[in-house]
Amino acid sequence: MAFSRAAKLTLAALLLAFPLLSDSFTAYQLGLYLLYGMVAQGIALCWGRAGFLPLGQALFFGIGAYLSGAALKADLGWALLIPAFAVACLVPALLAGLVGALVFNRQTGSGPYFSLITLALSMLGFQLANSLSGITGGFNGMTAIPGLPGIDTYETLYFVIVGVLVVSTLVLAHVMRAPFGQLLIAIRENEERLQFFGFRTSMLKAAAFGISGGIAGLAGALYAPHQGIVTPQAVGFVLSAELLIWTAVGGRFGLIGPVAGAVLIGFMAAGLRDSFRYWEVAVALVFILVVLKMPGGISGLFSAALSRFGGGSSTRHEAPTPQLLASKDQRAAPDLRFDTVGVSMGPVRILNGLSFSISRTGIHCIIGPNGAGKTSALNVLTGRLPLGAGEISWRGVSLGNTRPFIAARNGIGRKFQVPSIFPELSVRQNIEIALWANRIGTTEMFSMRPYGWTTQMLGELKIRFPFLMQSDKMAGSLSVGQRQMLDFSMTVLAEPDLVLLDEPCAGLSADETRQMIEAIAAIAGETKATFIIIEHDMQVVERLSDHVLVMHQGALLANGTMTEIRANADVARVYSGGSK
Ligand SMILES: Nc1ncnc2c1ncn2[C@@H]1O[C@H](COP(=O)(O)OP(=O)(O)OP(=O)(O)O)[C@@H](O)[C@H]1O
Repeated sequence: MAFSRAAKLTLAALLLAFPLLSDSFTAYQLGLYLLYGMVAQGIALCWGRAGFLPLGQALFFGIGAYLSGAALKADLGWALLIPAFAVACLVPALLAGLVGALVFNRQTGSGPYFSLITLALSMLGFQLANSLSGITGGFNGMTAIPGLPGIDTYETLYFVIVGVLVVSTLVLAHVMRAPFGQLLIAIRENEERLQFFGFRTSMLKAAAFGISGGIAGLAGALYAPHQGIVTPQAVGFVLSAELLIWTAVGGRFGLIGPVAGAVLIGFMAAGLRDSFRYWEVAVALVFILVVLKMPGGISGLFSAALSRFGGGSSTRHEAPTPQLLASKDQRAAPDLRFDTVGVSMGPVRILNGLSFSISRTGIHCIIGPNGAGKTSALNVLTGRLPLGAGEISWRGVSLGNTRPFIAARNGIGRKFQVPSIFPELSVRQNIEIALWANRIGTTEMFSMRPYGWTTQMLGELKIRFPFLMQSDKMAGSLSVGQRQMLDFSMTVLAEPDLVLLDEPCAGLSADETRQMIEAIAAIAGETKATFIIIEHDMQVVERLSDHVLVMHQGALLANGTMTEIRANADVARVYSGGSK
């Protein structure tokens, strides 16, 4: 959620002045809710920003709490306590990052698989905390944890918590504003498209989860001296579920909302607990109401601009050259080979011994009747369909059973039949992501500089497709034709060496089709990339193709120039409804 700078400073000032405006016990309570709010901010990074739901976040909070509790009980003094706190933050961060990497690498989607594993881990953590009584104190918990040296738990610890919250909020705000945060939204919006730009999305999600685990560990590290006791409940499912509720109610799309949710429900529960027997029912009802009626939570009510953030560097500079898995010489020589490729889905044979090779740049059109296997050929080339038999190689590299991000890193770019963009991001943000493809490094993902990247081709595309200059327009509000053009522009802006376009003129008006044909011809001429275009419209094929491949029933029927194809009797028979 977009709060103004003045509103944020006022909030920080109010938090600091709170003990003066209230009594020290209420400030002490608020300190606890702020710690929970920190954990909820991490959940918002994963859930609201990247779209995957961690169900067991208390695990990382509890680990941080136990580690810091043990360090405090060992009476280490500040010199050793600070590294111990760093460990209490790093261990949960690494554990979360590792879990994320393992789970997301196996299962690309962000669905229930990941959520259920995090839930199971939290339950496992609860069992371990109960049974490892020699370390954790078991069911009774780790007790008699002293406060931070020289800091009074009821008077001054509150200010430490506010300071840590402000710093962690600033760090998270930077992470969200930086390209990394924009890529997380892109994952939420269209993860597969991002992979076709060469991003290993499983690692981006694992990194986000790692950051959220570290923040939870840090909050846990302060929870131990704040409470003086850490019980298995601190790692358990009940707290994990409460953290989710606070995040949802406060607002999962920003950083202030989750803290507000934790504080509001925390005080509400504290007030109702003694006077109203069914207070948990009240909290559950609020949660249901928010989920059904206010997806942006309470903070979402104050601003509709949930996804407007960051970016927009005013100084433009040339984007670096894409870093592909190929040498300069290899990049200059296209060499695509399909050798008796077979793909089946159950009893359905989709590709049936497809063989062809392309070793010249230029525009190669694939034509064929519906269901011939044209899209499937591109799918198996880019790792979207599993290779059943045969061999596929690109510049000598075997691409059998590849993954989309690896195909992209090998210089293969793809535009889908149905335009595939990031609808909740603006036109500018969509273009930025395409410009980052194969160019942005890990450290650059956390700097603002890549927002200023531009290329000569972008300038040309803006002249050809003027709507690209409406940079703040949401991509989801573009017409079908404009989406096709945006998708095409994004594909070529990544500067792949092999450009795969699946029916780029589908859904375009006659005028738009002309614009698209001219753009493809111009870009193909300038970039020296190899274009493979699937097309049904013979006028488009006639205008663009240097070479035509005809597919029928999952195999190659013919190939040659358009004139040769027109004269081919087999092709004529297939197109007139017969079979070869
Ligand atoms: N994942 C899949 N599972 C099952 N069948 C599939 C799958 N993908 C494609 N097919 C089937 O394989 C055949 C070829 O489909 P494909 O989309 O490649 O054809 P196409 O030549 O691109 O057709 P069109 O021109 O209509 O887009 C179709 O019968 C399709 O239903």
